[in-house]
Amino acid sequence: MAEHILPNSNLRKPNLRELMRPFRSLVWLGVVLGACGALTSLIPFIGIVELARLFLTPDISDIADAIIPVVFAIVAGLAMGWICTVIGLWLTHIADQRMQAELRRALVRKLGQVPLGWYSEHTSGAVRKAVQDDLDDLHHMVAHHQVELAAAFVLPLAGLGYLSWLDWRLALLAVLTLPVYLVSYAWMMRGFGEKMQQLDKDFARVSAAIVEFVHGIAVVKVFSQTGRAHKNYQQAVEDFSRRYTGWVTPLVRLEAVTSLALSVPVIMLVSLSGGAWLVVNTGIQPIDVLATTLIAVMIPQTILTLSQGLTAQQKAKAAAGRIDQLLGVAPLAVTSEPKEPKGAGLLFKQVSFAYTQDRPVLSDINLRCRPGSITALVGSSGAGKSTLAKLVPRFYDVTQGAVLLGGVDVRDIAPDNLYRHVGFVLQETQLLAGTVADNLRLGRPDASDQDLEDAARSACIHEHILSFPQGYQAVIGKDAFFSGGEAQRLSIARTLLADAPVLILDEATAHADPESEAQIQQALSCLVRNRTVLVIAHKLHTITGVDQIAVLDGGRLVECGSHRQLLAEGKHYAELWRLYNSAEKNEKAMSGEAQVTSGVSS
Ligand SMILES: Nc1ncnc2c1ncn2[C@@H]1O[C@H](COP(=O)(O)OP(=O)(O)OP(=O)(O)O)[C@@H](O)[C@H]1O
Repeated sequence: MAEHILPNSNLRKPNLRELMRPFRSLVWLGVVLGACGALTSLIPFIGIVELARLFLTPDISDIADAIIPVVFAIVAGLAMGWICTVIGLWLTHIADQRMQAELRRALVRKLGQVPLGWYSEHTSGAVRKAVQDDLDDLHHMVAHHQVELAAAFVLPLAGLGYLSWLDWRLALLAVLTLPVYLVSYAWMMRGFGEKMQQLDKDFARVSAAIVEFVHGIAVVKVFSQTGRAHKNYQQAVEDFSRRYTGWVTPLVRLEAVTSLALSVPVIMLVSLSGGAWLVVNTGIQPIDVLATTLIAVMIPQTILTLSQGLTAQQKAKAAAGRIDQLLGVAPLAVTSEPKEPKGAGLLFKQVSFAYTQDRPVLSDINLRCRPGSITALVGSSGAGKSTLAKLVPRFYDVTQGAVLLGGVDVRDIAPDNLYRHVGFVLQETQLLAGTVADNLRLGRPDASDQDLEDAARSACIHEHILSFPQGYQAVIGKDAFFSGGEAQRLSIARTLLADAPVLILDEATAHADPESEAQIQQALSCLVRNRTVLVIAHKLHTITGVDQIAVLDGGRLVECGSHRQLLAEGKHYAELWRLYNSAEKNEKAMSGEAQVTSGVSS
């Protein structure tokens, strides 16, 4: 790779922690206010104890004068506690919203920068999950968890501090049932993270089974396999619910025991009976036992709030991991000194490539495609044809060697410029939501209506477009419908308009019937004129006239020449040709047989 290739500008690999940094002070302020709120909410409890103390004091001359400041302190404590908590949560929610907006921008930026090959490996569902669902899951982590955590520590600690100030034995009494809860809780939480991950995976299987069912519904019905598809879904649901039940049942039992340990009557019973013993045996004031009981009842509430948020917090952590992973995907490297290709010739120079380090897919490929020539890539399935073609528009970058376009390494051409030079027509045609005209103009937004019509005529799709009442303004999927072959011709018209000098064709007629294939071939013959074309071919009869045929086998270029030359050599290509023709013959014989059978039956 050239020295000056840089990761895309402003593309330091951001991570979640780094993106959260600007909002951290806001979160901290929220946490401090949350802690203050928790601290001040202790005041009413202390006030109630002091009120009780006043009522029980026999020699107060004016009780009203004495209780007014205490009542005032209780009300002020309540109000302050509420205000601090609300403002604290308001700040963390603001931080969350700002961070989400920033993260969304960063993720969308990242999606625009990852190599195109990344999209071949990730489903749209996975991308949507990262950009939408995972961001939603982060909400608890930023907006709630830390405030709740602060309150769960501050309030019990302050309460215990107050009780210790009264008498250390009271503090001990207040937390007497807590160890039961903590030990059971620690037991419940063993392996919680892994179990959640497993449940996540099981749930993903349920989702995949639904998607498979919906996507394949036509095939499933045609083959009367609705029952089987239902069975897959049911199996996934049953596995999920079995695992969930197995995990959750002991937890529910344990939770019942622990909730009992923290329930108000049990805590009051322990505090009051322990308190009574202390009053009798140590001389502690009965009123201080009231303080213990109030604080002891209050402590579990904060802990329960925290534990109830634990699942949300675990989900948020998993989501944060996935977001971090997406943010960490290496962007397509771009050059700081872009060069302009000179011409439309292609050269693969000692090209090697591997998707994973341990398994080379292409090895030392040397292939020249002269400007304006057509090169067909042939070879058995898995030989590496698509991978080699994808190196030209940089779906992936070579591991070794270089791909040169117009004498310039494709990595030295600015990506936008590269896409202007290299067009591709893939087997799976993608039509976007919008009008026919919008779809055609994708490659050239300023194309005139006449340009659109010329391209559509050349691609043999003009007549079909005119069959819609709205013509070129028909909305695809609403007013306009295209069969596979028609969509293929529309995408050829779109590529014609884009007018890229180099074309990658991934067997555009692979799934077409003979009539449609003839029309696509006609459209293609227009498209390939005066362009450098690299075509991945499976139907060998369509490429007998091309300038050169490159034969790949096991990731190596084993032969290159014209159809005649390669047949004369009698090696790999000759064998492929023989196999192809006998397969074609068999297919024809079978379809002939089918026609005869249908003739007889009618
Ligand atoms: N995204 C990927 N990650 C890992 N391996 C891959 C990936 N895409 C393809 N491969 C592997 O690389 C090898 C070459 O695949 P490629 O699709 O280039 O072959 P092909 O000759 O085009 O095959 P076909 O004619 O069946 O389309 C295969 O072994 C394939 O399993």
